[in-house]
Amino acid sequence: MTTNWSISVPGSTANLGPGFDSIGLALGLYLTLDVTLQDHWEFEHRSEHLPVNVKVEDHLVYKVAKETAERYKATLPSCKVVMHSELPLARGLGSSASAIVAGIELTNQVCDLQLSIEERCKLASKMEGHPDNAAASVHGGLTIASTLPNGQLELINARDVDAAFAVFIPNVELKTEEARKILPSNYDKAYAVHASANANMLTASLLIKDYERAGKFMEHDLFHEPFRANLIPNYHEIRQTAQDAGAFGTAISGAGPTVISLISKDRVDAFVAKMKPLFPSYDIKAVPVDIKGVQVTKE
Ligand SMILES: Nc1ncnc2c1ncn2[C@@H]1O[C@H](COP(=O)(O)OP(=O)(O)OP(=O)(O)O)[C@@H](O)[C@H]1O
Ligand SMILES: N[C@@H](CCO)C(=O)O
Repeated sequence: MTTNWSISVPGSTANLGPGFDSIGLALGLYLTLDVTLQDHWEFEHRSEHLPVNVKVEDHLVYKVAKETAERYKATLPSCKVVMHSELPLARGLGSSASAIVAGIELTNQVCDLQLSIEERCKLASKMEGHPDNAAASVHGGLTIASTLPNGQLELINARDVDAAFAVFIPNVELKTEEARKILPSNYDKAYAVHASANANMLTASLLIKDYERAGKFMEHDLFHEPFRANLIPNYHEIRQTAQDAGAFGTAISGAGPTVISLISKDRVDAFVAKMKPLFPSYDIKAVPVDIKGVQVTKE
């Protein structure tokens, strides 16, 4: 019988500008969990990018695992969970969504629930509150999702993204909760129609791989970026400098404060080399698109 599982979950970027709470893209930066059955719960964090001094009962992975077991009327056995993360916390790279996806997968494996990918995605999106980061972490690639009035999550998953991305990660945190509080609760009709049209053009451009046009619409969000710009250090400077250096477009990654540029694959390394000395306090790197989503290996 299997008693060891290794769970790997990609981080993600959400929105890509106007795809607010709907578009996600899985990135090749990972949260990994090595799970072993034992007689009590224990979390061991082997990375600086994980919360410190968290009691088991307050640990997001444990809370999600327990809630998942309760939902499917399963008994969750005690586990030792060794965690590594390449996803800095509260930076807009989907750390909490990856932890939610990992917690669901942990229970799926140790309780042998055999949940379908659709069920895991729906549950993760519900727990996260929106289906952008969570859907990308489950499926990999580009995800475009929305919920029908009956609660059904509908999703389109495109894995053949033929462009590159570079992230500018600042050395400051921004809690998603804070970055959501600042948004208006209502939008004027004409404004909302324009915002929605921009999102449609972003989505269509991504799906037909017209990345130059996708980049233009990444920079024309009306749903959240105008209200969050002041929370993002060097927002305008990075966008302009990135554009001058050949990026198709630059947007806030999720709720920020990281920003992400879309650029052609053949230019991304030179782009990163050019940006590093201009924004020395940032961790700037090319990040591959993950196309596998959550993965499990058993021993
Ligand atoms: N890898 C993780 N393991 C355990 N808990 C996590 C992990 N990532 C995030 N959390 C918890 O989730 C909560 C929200 O985290 P955080 O602020 O990083 O997420 P977020 O605001 O959704 O941002 P982002 O999506 O940018 O990572 C915090 O309580 C944090 O401790
Ligand atoms: N779509 C979300 C992503 C962060 O969870 C937002 O922009 O607030």
